[in-house]
Amino acid sequence: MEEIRIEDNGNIGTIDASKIPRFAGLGTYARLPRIDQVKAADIKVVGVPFDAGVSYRPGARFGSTHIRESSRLLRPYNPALNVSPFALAQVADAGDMAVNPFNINEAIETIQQNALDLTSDGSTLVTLGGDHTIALPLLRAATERAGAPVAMLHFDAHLDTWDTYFGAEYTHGTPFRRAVEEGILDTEAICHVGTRGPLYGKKDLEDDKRFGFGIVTSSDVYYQGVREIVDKLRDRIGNRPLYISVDIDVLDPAHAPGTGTPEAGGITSRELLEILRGLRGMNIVGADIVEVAPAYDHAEMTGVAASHVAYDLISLIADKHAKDKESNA
Ligand SMILES: N=C(N)NCCCC(=O)O
Ligand SMILES: [Zn+2]
Ligand SMILES: [Zn+2]
Repeated sequence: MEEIRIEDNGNIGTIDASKIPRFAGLGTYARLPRIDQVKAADIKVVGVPFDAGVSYRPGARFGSTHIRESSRLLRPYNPALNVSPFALAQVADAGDMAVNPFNINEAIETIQQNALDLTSDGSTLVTLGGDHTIALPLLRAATERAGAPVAMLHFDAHLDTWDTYFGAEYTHGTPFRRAVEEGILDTEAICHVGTRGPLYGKKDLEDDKRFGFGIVTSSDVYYQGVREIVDKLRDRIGNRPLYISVDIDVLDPAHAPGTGTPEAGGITSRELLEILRGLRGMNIVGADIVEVAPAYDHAEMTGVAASHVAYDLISLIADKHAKDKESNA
């Protein structure tokens, strides 16, 4: 079947939903072109179907496919930011990384190498997980490309700065402790957002603080509101190269039931999207959306939330890309 696509500003966009029903055909993210269908891409969406690092419910290996399937209804214009992301930048779907499901260390190496290969042309990655283990190799690659440790905003119910599980160092609860130990984060500018739920002990918070993390809890979002929080985050991070990691369990299970370690009392998808939109103009060098586990999802609720998070992140990156291009011209 021929793919009839929207082309805008010289960029190849989504399949035209007024010509080909959005529920027809093979699914890429937002029905964007595959990487081999474009000459070059400014932003690449890539899947990492890996969940060998989980401590509770498995299934995030199916997350990338589920987010793509849940992204068929996305449209080309983002009114919240007044941008048409797929016209401002060439966005393409780079498919999934082929990652060893039986060997975590090898998987981490593969993800890091694939992320470096995909960004060798200067493009920016938006990665669909997978469990949170994958953030470590993605951060390593982002730091290597940025040429310096990156700032990070980490949206999550959990700190993910624990040390080990059953003696294992590389798990979905430990990526950011490893990242600090490896010196790949700019510890002047790292913050968790949406944190909540029971911990193993007070020491978890003491360790986390010692590593340099700021914390905006889920309750802070409720009591302080989105605007105040956005101001604080922007102040803390400024124009540093910024990596954004979104664990979908940052959302309340009412908004995102399809995840492996759900915690009550989370933020809403509206709050998450509004905080992200508040980051407009910041120097985002990479992003991931992880921990979508479709087996526990209903009616694509979690998939839709994740696909919209990716859409707003792509909108921010595309907007910045277009402005940088304009000011360099
Ligand atoms: N990264 C996510 N989603 N969860 C970490 C939970 C670690 C634990 O079982 O304590
Ligand atoms: Zn989490
Ligand atoms: Zn996490």
